[in-house]
Parts: sequence; C-alpha cells; structure tokens
Amino acid sequence: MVLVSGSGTNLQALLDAAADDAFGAAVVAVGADRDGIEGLARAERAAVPTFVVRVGDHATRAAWDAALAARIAEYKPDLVVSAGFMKILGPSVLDAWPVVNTHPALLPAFPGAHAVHDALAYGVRVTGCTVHLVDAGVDTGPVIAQEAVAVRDEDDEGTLHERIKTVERRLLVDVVGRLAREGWHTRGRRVRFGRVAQPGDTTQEEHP
Ligand SMILES: Nc1nc2c(c(=O)[nH]1)N[C@@H](CN(C=O)c1ccc(C(=O)N[C@@H](CCC(=O)O)C(=O)O)cc1)CN2
Ligand SMILES: NCC(=O)N[C@@H]1O[C@H](COP(=O)([O-])[O-])[C@@H](O)[C@H]1O
Repeated sequence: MVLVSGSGTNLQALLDAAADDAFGAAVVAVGADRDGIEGLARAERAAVPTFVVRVGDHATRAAWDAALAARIAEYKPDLVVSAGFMKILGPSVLDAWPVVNTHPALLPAFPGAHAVHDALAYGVRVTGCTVHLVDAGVDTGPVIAQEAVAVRDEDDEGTLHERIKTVERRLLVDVVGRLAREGWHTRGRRVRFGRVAQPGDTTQEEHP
C-alpha cells in the first residue's frame, strides 16, 4: 500500500521494482488525499487499485484518519509506504499498520512539508534523504536508511529536489524490498533488517 499526494515518481520506482517477483513485494493499492494527481494516474496505468480520501470531506481530522484507515484496510496490506504523502497520519492508521516514509532531508534536520526549501534557506552544504518508520510525531520516527546529497552553488529548490529524488527512489526501493524479504526489528530507535531479534527487541509483528 502506497500513499501519495503528488507526481508519484517514488511510487513509480516501487511499481517498476515490484514487476520483478524477486523484489518480494507488490503494490496492492495506491491511496491519495486529493484527486487528479499524477501519482494516481501512474497507479491506474499499472492497473493498481486507487482511492482518494479528502480531508475536506470529513468533519474532523480524526474522522479523516479513520476513513483513510478503513480504505487501507480493504486491501489488507502488510506495510504502508508514504511516498510524497503530504498529510500527517493519525492513530487510526499508525496503530493498525507499520508505516514507512521517505523524506527529502537528513532527519532530524529539516522536518516537515518544506524540507528542501528549508535546507537551501539555511545554507547547508550537504543534505539528502531519509527513509524512516512513521510515528505520531512529524518526521520523528526511527531512521531506517539515509543518504547524503551535496548542495551545489547553482542549486535552486527544483534542481536540488530532483537530485535528492534520484537518490531517494533508489533508497526507498532498497528499503521496502529488504523489509519485505528479510523482515525487520527495532532496538530502541535503531531499526535492523532481519527477523532474528534479541530479548528486549521489538519484532515487526509487535509493531502496529
Ligand atoms: N504521523 C505522521 N504522519 C506523516 C509523517 C510523519 O512523520 N508522521 N510524514 C509525512 C510526510 N512528511 C514528511 O516527510 C510530511 C508531510 C506533510 C506535513 C504537513 O505539515 N502536512 C500538513 C498539511 C500540508 C499540506 O496539506 O500541504 C498537515 O498534515 O496538516 C509534514 C510532514 C506523512 N505523514
Ligand atoms: N515531507 C514530505 C515530503 O516532502 N516528501 C517528498 O515529496 C516528494 C514526492 O515526490 P514524488 O511524488 O515524485 O514521489 C519526495 O521527494 C518526498 O521525499
């Protein structure tokens, strides 16, 4: 299950990877918080079921979260991937499934909806992308993988974000494939691939 809000190039990378059975995972559905986005069109071209749950169609954010969870539940996913999904998920979703998110910065630096803009404005020389487990906070969940991307003098938000996306599409595919094939467990804030856990670890089955 992949959640999108925009162009969906990370989704496309997952769709392309899932075409090979050796990847170990399939995209069972694509959900969005808005209509008319390229991410939904990418799913439709791949004959993957889609759905839209708009915040504005619900009286409260909690009601939206519950409605989103109900749609996700129809597809019985093992994992939910937030790939450019621009809404904060609530407990109805987070308490039901493990959620992985890709973020265009090296968390904990530059959390939120405008990470690339904020990194440029700050003047960092290195930024990058982070794939992390999602928790109730905003980009505060345990980090699974990160990769650095150098900032060039001539960069604007668009050029830097495109260069970050090139890295994050590869990172996201690698992480999602390994989670599916190898399983995972956590020790405090540290996420490790593999199902073998030691006393005190939290296995993936114990996660939502
Ligand atoms: N509970 C969580 N939900 C989500 C997380 C998360 O870390 N915890 N990550 C986001 C993706 N994301 C950053 O990677 C992110 C996206 C959007 C926002 C945000 O402030 N959204 C606003 C609305 C913005 C808009 O509609 O343009 C909001 O939800 O009110 C912060 C971080 C996926 N979900
Ligand atoms: N804070 C969330 C956030 O900024 N997410 C970012 O949105 C882009 C979506 O690209 P895509 O739609 O082409 O996959 C990605 O770079 C992702 O990291």
